[in-house]
Amino acid sequence: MKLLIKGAAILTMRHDAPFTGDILIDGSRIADIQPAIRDAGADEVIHAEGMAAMPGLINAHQHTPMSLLRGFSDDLKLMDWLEKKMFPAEARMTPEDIYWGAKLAMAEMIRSGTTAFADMYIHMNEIAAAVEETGMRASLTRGLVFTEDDGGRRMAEALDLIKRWSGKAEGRITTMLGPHSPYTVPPELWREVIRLAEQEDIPIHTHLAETVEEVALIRERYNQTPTEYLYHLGLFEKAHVLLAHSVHLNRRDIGYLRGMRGGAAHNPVSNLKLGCGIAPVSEMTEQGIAVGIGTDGAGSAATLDMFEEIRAAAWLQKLDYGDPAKLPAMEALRMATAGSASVLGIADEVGTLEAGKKADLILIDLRKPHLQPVHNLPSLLAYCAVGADVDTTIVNGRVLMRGRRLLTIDEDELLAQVSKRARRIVEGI
Ligand SMILES: N[C@@H](CCSC[C@H]1O[C@@H](n2cnc3c(=O)[nH]cnc32)[C@H](O)[C@@H]1O)C(=O)O
Ligand SMILES: [Zn+2]
Repeated sequence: MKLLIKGAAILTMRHDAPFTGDILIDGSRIADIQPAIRDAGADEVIHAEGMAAMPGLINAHQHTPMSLLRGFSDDLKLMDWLEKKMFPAEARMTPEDIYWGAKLAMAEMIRSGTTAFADMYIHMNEIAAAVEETGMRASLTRGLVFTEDDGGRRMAEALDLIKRWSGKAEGRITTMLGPHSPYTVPPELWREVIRLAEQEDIPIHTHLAETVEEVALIRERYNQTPTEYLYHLGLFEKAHVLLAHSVHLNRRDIGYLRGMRGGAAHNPVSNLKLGCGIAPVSEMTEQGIAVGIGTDGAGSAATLDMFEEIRAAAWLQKLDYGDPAKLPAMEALRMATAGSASVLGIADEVGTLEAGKKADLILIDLRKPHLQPVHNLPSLLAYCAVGADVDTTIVNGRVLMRGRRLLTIDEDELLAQVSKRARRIVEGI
């Protein structure tokens, strides 16, 4: 199957300058990108004049089924929100709830131009099945909270996910191990997970230094910063690591991360909304540490719109430094694409538009008052566009949304399932 996209304003993210041209997709990969591709023998042509083409956005940190908990308990401190609201609600979720919650998140992501995401949650078989059906790309992790002895059940589920789903769904699914955080996993279990990750070469997805309360707690328990603590456990030396949040890192902490495989997933809207702080993303990138962008679950963030997240990331750095030159448009867009791809460990395959890479890309309709005139395409995409401007979403060469119509998800059925289930889950909490 050959698909030809014609006449788009293309931002490859490999080069800074956009150009008008064509993209030829052959099967799951980009076959060619040129100002004009002639006689490609395409089975299908998308006329994209007036649209921008860019790599699909990659949401580097998510808890997809938490979309069922959107708006249920806002304006609380993180620890209260987690322990009093989220954990009890999660304990009530059935595998079917998880499936529909994950699908709700995927519908929203496809609609707002996200093509891949990193997910940490429970009942991962159901999430994997939803990924297989919706056609998205995902890095899946069974979150491991070890606050009680569960006889090894969580760990067994984590390993089962990896064995069963790694490389599946035409290679769209990858997996990681998910020790939840420095404060929910005791040191002996951290050591066990790190040993396993090193032995089997499995990446690790965790939360790091999200709040000042976490920093105080780890100081009290281990007399270290959260980053120092994980560093001394050998984490950054022994595994590829995805570090969600990474807000409270001092200069020494950043030094511990230098040379790490993986990187940080910046979640600016969630950090703003929970009042957590501003992650030192400019300092991390200056030290050569990869930084991607994520939304976190819709329970703590509000939406899964990565365009809002890109904007928030840029604005926070400018505000933090009192300098509008910090995190310019192109760098913010790169963070949400190639940066996230590095953090997920899939940068060889996605994150830029290049011949030979997987065809994960989006078309954004620029023929709108808030996206005209086109003086500077990166500026428009980083500072003016919203998810609803995405016209077409393509993953692995397959069109998942065209003309804002979802092609792999029955939205009527989805919304009916969601409202019924969401009400039951939160009743009385
Ligand atoms: N509680 C589960 C395992 C954890 S899955 C991942 C967890 O991350 C939680 N989570 C979501 N957002 C955040 C955040 O911003 N910081 C810390 N944890 C979060 C989420 O509520 C979920 O419980 C069990 O009993 O096995
Ligand atoms: Zn999270």
